[in-house]
Amino acid sequence: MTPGVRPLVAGNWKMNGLKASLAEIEAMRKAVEAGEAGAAELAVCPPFTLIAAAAARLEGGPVTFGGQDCSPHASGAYTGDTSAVMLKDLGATYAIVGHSERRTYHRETDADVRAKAEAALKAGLVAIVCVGETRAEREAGEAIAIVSRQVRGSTPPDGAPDTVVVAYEPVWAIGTGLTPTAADVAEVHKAIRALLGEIYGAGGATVRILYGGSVKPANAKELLGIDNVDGALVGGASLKASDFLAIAAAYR
Ligand SMILES: O=C(CO)COP(=O)(O)O
Repeated sequence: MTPGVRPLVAGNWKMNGLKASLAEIEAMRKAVEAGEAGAAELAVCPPFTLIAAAAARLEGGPVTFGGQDCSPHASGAYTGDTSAVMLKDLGATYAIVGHSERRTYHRETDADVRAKAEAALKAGLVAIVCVGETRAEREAGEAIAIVSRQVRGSTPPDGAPDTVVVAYEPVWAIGTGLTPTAADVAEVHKAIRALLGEIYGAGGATVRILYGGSVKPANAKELLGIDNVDGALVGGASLKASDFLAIAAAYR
């Protein structure tokens, strides 16, 4: 936790969720409105097909939402892409950019991710910039170097503390049930904090740095209590309101 920073627990549904899943989003809103969710901000990032319907269910309430990616362009002939402007038009707060699944399966580079983050900011969204090392990189002792390169290369230099979130997601911890030790998380988050100070000056002290990778109700309290961990980016456990809320309860 970082003093003075409101934590963010964000759910990344990835390519999961059909219309019936909107009931989970309604349940999240109800629980937060009933004061059952604790102090953190809750955000949900459903697949693009559900965002408009999710927006209608979340309108005027305390649960925020976003997209899992955005185009670096505002509009135009980019078949299949979705722009940050379009997300903003639906009332979104966030765009996740540079998730490792996009870096891997869509070969997104740091420069691509930065262009998307800049488009998000320009549209008035907050960019959640994802970084994280692979297992081989960690075993080679390169985790800090890789994450530092990604933070330097992917964050928008014109960002401000409230328009950028960094999510540290070790690739080997995503969907595997494995998590780094608390000491390893603390080391990486401390390094990211120092870099954010270099990039954003004093404002870097209050940029939210999330941890992601196999966050579950059972490990949330330990992971979210680590210095410089200001919330979580949750995959699988964000699909069910009960699990997601149990994770957010770490901040009660
Ligand atoms: O990639 C993630 C969130 O963006 C983490 O996914 P899991 O929580 O399913 O490990």
